[in-house]
Amino acid sequence: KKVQIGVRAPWKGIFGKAAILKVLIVYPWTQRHFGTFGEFPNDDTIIGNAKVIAHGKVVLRSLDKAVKNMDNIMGVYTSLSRYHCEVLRVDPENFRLLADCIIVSIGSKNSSDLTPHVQATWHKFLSAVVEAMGSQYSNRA
Ligand code: HEM
Repeated sequence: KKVQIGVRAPWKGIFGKAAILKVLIVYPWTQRHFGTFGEFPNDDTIIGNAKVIAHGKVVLRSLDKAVKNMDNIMGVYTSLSRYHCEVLRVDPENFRLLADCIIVSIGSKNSSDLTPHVQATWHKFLSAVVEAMGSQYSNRA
């Protein structure tokens, strides 16, 4: 059976927000990358940070490009991989953590939506995105 993945527009904000908040709260060492967004003395300051939430949406919107270019996911993320590596200096392991948080967020909206088959499809797709996001790290001089 074919599984079609994608996230409807209103859910992009909701899943994006949920996923980025999970990453920053469950894996607090990721907060250091968002230092320019404000101080995070406690979880409420993360949850209330509009820039953090906006970034969650940016990530999910970026996944659209990958869905529309399934045969060239590497190409879609070449420059973003370089940007996260050379400018942002984000550890590529964090891409996998974010991918997991996206899946958890989808499953917590309605657990019956996330059948093993659907989860497997999301996992396969996001693994390709994670790999592409990490692709430029090994090319660092
Ligand atoms: C699937 C994984 C990810 C994707 C597709 C993604 C995508 C993006 C995109 C599209 C931008 C905006 C780039 C621009 O303005 O031109 C961005 C910025 C950024 N990303 Fe990611 N990202 C991912 C994971 C992460 C992770 C795990 C972190 C940190 C733990 C992170 C930290 C940042 C930061 C700090 C910025 C700059 C935000 C700003 O200054 O506005 N990203 N990302």
